[in-house]
Amino acid sequence: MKKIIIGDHIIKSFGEGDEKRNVLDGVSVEMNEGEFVAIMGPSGSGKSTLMFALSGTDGVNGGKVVFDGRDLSAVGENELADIRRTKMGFVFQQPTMLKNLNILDNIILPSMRGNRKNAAKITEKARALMKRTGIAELEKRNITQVSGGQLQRAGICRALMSNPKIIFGDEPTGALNSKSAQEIMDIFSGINAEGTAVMLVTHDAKIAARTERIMFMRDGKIVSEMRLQKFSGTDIDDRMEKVTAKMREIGI
Ligand SMILES: Nc1ncnc2c1ncn2[C@@H]1O[C@H](COP(=O)(O)OP(=O)(O)OP(=O)(O)O)[C@@H](O)[C@H]1O
Repeated sequence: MKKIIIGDHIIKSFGEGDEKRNVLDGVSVEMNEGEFVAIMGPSGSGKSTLMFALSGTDGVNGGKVVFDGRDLSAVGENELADIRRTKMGFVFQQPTMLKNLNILDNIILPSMRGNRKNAAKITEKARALMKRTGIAELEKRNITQVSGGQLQRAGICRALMSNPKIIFGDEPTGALNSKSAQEIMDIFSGINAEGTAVMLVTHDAKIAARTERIMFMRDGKIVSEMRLQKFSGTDIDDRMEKVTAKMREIGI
């Protein structure tokens, strides 16, 4: 199976002198193309920092990250920006969107930069994604006129516009109620079933239980890992129980 990400003994430190601390302390992680993984761990264990390192959002102080066959520390700034724009999609807890643009325009904005001649195609693609994520009728709404779950769907549409090889989600369901969160996970499951890799940072065992591999972090290290069968859509309670049992076992 081809690897989309290889993180090799990654070190990331913050602070200077006596204050210097390795927030990622020699983390090695691999992810296959099309895989669906979650990263769990206590607050401050380094989950977001790891995701930022693996996505080239932040540089590392030691070790290396190979993304889709390219060593991210060896590519120039422009190429890194290109890789991130064309091969990666990002979804955060709260999508950052412009208040003066409607939902559709927010979704298409990043794709339109330097690409206005393809405006019709870009808009058509955005509409198809909005339909697929259940927000087709909201295109003219302002971002303050939709629910948190609807806004997150728009964020996912925006992340999917470039047909990325991977979606990175940092607590993408963290601001949603349980029902909306599971609906967002239905969307991620659908995206993943079509071959896009998905990596999520989450505190929520019910979210992680829908992935196929969970990495558990503590103090800047991956301390354990568990694999699950592909989610069939029915056995969420059993899966969640397995995840929480594992968390108890490793003391997270
Ligand atoms: N830019 C920064 N400068 C200094 N310290 C930082 C910086 N970013 C993160 N840290 C520290 O690194 C540690 C790991 O942070 P990170 O955000 O990766 O944790 P996390 O596991 O994602 O936590 P949470 O679940 O609370 O989001 C924390 O102690 C945090 O304070």
